[in-house]
Amino acid sequence: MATLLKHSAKYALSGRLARLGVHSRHGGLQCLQPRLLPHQRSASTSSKILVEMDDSTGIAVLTMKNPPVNSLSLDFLTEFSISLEKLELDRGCRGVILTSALPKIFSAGLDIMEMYGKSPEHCGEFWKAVQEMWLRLYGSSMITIAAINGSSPAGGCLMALACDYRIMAENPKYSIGLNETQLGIVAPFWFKDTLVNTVGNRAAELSLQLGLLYSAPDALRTGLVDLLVPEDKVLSTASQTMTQWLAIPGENAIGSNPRVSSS
Ligand SMILES: CCCCC/C=C\C/C=C\CCC/C=C/C(=O)SCCNC(=O)CCNC(=O)[C@H](O)C(C)(C)COP(=O)(O)OP(=O)(O)OC[C@H]1O[C@@H](n2cnc3c(N)ncnc32)[C@H](O)[C@@H]1OP(=O)(O)O
Repeated sequence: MATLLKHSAKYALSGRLARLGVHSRHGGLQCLQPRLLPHQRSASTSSKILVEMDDSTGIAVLTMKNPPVNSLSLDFLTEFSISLEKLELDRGCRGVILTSALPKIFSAGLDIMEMYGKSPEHCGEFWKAVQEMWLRLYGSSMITIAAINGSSPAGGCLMALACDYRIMAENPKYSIGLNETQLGIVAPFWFKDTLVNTVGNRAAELSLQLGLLYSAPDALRTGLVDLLVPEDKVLSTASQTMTQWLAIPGENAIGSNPRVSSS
């Protein structure tokens, strides 16, 4: 269902993404190298996002660098969506690893200052940017892996949930979850749907109603993340996992998902 929704988002909700989806980027078996060789790398950077592309593997690492906590401000979200759109347009790019440059934090979620004392126009623009981020990530035709190297509450958790696979640092101090209820807000339905599609109905009900933030081990038990690894192995494991996913021929890494074929 998650993948079905990904495709719905891609084909129904965004015309530009729908056009992009016509082209398969998952064709053919390839022997991919997990390590980036200097001469095969290209990097582009905006003030809040670093994108490093390895042309030999088709894997890009998108690193969030918006200190102090990678909060999702309007500027950040705009840069994020532009960066992802550029990768989507790059037919050589087949997989994106999303991670953080900041110690201890993946993303603190929506920037609280964007929602306080702002004009209705600004709030509308901000909210649209939040939705655009989710649509681009969840509807991406690339394989997306979240390399969660720190805490990730609320909107930060949504970002990770919108990826195909989640690898988290096994540091018990890090937490992740859609904890909006604890903040006095109700998580929007598409936050809820993204969570349900990942952990199932009952776990999502408990998680949302109680506004649970899970430690890394609890996040693994609940299915909120797929794998825990030592902190210094998060990125290399993401790279190896991506290589495995990209070795699946055709679009089968997406299309053979049992949740799709049973729908
Ligand atoms: C009017 C609405 C607009 C339209 C929208 C319409 C509808 C919206 C309806 C619903 C929206 C629901 C969806 C909401 C999703 C969200 O994501 S809401 C945001 C939730 N996030 C949080 O509450 C995170 C709070 N932060 C923390 O838990 C911690 O800061 C931490 C991320 C775990 C990091 O802890 P630590 O390392 O100890 O760092 P500090 O707490 O000291 O923080 C450092 C500085 O960073 C600032 N900060 C933290 N989080 C945010 C944030 N989310 N936005 C902006 N700024 C943040 C913090 O204030 C510190 O700043 P100073 O150093 O004090 O200046």
